[in-house]
Amino acid sequence: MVTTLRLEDLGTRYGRTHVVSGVSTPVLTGGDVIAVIGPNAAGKSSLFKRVAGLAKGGGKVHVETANYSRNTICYMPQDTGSNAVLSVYESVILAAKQGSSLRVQAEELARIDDILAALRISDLAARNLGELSGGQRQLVAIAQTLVREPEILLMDEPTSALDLHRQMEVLSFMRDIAKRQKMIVLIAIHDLNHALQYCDHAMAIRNGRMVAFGECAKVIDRDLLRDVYQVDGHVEHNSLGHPHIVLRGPLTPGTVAEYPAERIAAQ
Ligand SMILES: Nc1ncnc2c1ncn2[C@@H]1O[C@H](COP(=O)(O)OP(=O)(O)OP(=O)(O)O)[C@@H](O)[C@H]1O
Repeated sequence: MVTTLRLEDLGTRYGRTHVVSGVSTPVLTGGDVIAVIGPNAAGKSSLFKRVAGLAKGGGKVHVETANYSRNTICYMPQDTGSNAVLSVYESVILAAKQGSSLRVQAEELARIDDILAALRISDLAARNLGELSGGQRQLVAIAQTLVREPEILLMDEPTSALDLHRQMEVLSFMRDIAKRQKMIVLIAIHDLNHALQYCDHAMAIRNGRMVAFGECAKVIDRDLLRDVYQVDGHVEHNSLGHPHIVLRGPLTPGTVAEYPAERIAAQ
């Protein structure tokens, strides 16, 4: 059975301030990679926390899966705190064993080795977490999330600390693994060109509301750049035939029209 996810009228708040409201999606299916885009403070992380059950709020998260467990939905936070006392390998084993017996099977070690190798961080296995660079820590956090074998993975800016080569490598790896393991992967991401290149769908959030959902190339356009990101730009096809954003500059805040209501209604 292929896992599905559907959000219905989802919301969350901090105190009395609603930071996410009325987010509803079509049915998302295993294998789908969805870019969750929008400006700073739009509500992307808060939405992820609500979906993962880490924040309370209205609405429903509908999940269909053959085997619901505590690892069905995994959230990889933006700031991955690290326990400096552990080695990389120990921290990944602990992540894999979350909520289950601490006895480690040979096949689990093999799986951990495979994931470290795929992320090209096997050489870090014996190093202490406290002595890693920011990018290395981010790669370890990705490994810690993947060893739990989630069916629905919510990744909060997973490539923000990585160099260009690593960003592309990780996004391409996530895309492959989503397709192979029929995992639903939602990635909060600020690089819209990477969203266009690696994601199937895009969900645009502004002021806590979903203002667009659809194929990346349909959602990420001049209107979205202007009304959601407040920048002047458009999408061209580059020499490789891929859609690519060309930016002229930021627009003056307050001069921008609302994102067209008919587009929101059409989602
Ligand atoms: N723990 C908290 N207590 C109170 N307000 C919070 C808390 N966490 C987030 N917020 C507020 O909720 C709103 C949405 O924040 P959120 O982190 O979800 O945005 P985001 O889209 O992920 O932003 P960014 O792209 O900057 O990471 C912001 O106004 C933020 O200040």
